[in-house]
Amino acid sequence: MRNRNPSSGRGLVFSRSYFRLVHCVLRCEDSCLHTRESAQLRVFDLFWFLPFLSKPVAFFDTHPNPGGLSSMVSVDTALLRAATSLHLPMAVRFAIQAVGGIAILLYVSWTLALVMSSVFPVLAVAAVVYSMIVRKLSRSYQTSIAAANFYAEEALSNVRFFKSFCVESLAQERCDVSTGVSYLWGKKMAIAVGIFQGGAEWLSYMSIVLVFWYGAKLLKDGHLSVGDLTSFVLYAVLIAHALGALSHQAGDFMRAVGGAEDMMDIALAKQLSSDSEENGMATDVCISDAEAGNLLSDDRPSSIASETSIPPQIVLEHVHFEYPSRPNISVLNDVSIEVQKGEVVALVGASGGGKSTILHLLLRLYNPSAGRILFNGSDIARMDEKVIRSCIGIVNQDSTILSGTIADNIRCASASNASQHSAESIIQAAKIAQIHDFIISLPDGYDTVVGPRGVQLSGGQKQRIAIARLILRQPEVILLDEATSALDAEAEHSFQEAFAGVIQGRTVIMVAHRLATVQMADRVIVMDKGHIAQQGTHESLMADSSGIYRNLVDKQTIRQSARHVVVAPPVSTADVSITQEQLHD
Ligand SMILES: Nc1ncnc2c1ncn2[C@@H]1O[C@H](COP(=O)(O)OP(=O)(O)OP(=O)(O)O)[C@@H](O)[C@H]1O
Repeated sequence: MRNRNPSSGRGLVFSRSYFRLVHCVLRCEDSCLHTRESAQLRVFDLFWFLPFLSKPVAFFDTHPNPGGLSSMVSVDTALLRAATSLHLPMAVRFAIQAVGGIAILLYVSWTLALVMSSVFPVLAVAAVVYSMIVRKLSRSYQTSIAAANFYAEEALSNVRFFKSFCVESLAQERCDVSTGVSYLWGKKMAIAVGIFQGGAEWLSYMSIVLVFWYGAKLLKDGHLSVGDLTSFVLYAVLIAHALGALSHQAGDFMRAVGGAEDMMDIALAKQLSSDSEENGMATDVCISDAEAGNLLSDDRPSSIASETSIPPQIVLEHVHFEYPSRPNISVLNDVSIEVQKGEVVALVGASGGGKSTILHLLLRLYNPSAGRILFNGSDIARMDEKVIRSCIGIVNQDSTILSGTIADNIRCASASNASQHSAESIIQAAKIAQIHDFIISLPDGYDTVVGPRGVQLSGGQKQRIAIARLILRQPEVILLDEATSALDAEAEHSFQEAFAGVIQGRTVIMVAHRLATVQMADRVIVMDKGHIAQQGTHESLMADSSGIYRNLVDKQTIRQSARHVVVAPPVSTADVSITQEQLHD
């Protein structure tokens, strides 16, 4: 046992070095914090968000809480950022403080230091148990927060619906339930955190009590001087403080890691789940350069001319399909379709018959469970999905509109060269889509902000903007999913005349319920419960008096005529629409 002379000044020298070390760590941390955080922000945004975007559509279909994903990205990213930029450096700082302090204590009096350290194993075991518990609790807590955020977001973004039906209480109830669940998890976590951190601090300060007790004994026996005991107690207080703070930071770090575990699982998961690899397919482009050139023309004219590169022939060969979220329900059953280069094909039939699903498969949002889809003879399952998608333009049923201006929305579908589109080409596309007059009637014209999901536009205006977007993109393949369903009959008729020039020489597949749209097609395919019931030209299908198509048109014509007798003057057959209920009849 070492008996230190207080006048030797060794304790003082150690104190200075020790405090200098701590000071350096603190300064380094402060000066680096800003730069480090901004760098981490960028890394996090890229690292965490991109893996989500690269997930196949099936991932979102089958995720247990798809609505909570956006909340997960924002909340969990913030948690991880705090864990690595705040809690981890602080924990390292306090650990250095504690280790440095203990080293000095060992030098001053190793027996007293050992007595003081006797509480450390208990603290370590408690920390391990706590970290296991808090990780689980934090994961559940974050999941419940994501659900609560989702319901709040849903209520706020559908405020018109809840108000129209006077069911604000329903929105309130859903939010209350989800926030109630997160409150319960939060409470459990607060209790765990409180017990551990309170206990850890108590143990740390108990070690000082032990120092006083054993130090007094050593002093009395003459093994320790008053000076050494005094400096020992000072260090012991510092170490106790460092250990208490370390337990706080370690706890917060584990909580953050636990809370972000769901997101880390997704982000770090091997990209096996990407479209191609999921199906054991090559990600490289397996079509020849010539074929790729046909599919992806880089040298597209800058104006909206009708000239295009050669459109592909599209073949579906005995295609079977079930959605990943409902693997036991067959949606497409042995579907074989051949669409020639430049042909316009309409898909009609009852709701839920699988028409939109065919478009999803052509875009490779999903892969067929059996059968093949060929573009110019090449199996698209062996092609890079980006190559396929880049030659396709689609207008969906919901006419997706992003926040931003009208011009942004028209040019956004050509991400790689969006900035290259001249104002003239955007205006020309808008004119063909017959939305130009409306746009220039607005005070800000093409710079008009449309609000989230285009809430400041009518359904028809959204559809026309989506069509202008497609026109600007100039794809070789055009997919239309009830693209003009929100237009009135007269507007649709005049639009079709203008649009006829755009689809000229492109391969077009359109899902249509309106007869006016169907009549634009060279060929009509009638879908019924996931298989092809009939196909042919409008005239040939009408000639089959017992066929589904003739039946649909007859029923529609009779019903429409009956309606006209009562409410309106007759209109041409071209303006008659096949409604969902009629198709079901
Ligand atoms: N993501 C999905 N997950 C599971 N099932 C789906 C999904 N999307 C569609 N379905 C189901 O697949 C079937 C075919 O849907 P699809 O949208 O292709 O029909 P549709 O013929 O286009 O109908 P509509 O004319 O009403 O648009 C439907 O029974 C539908 O419920």
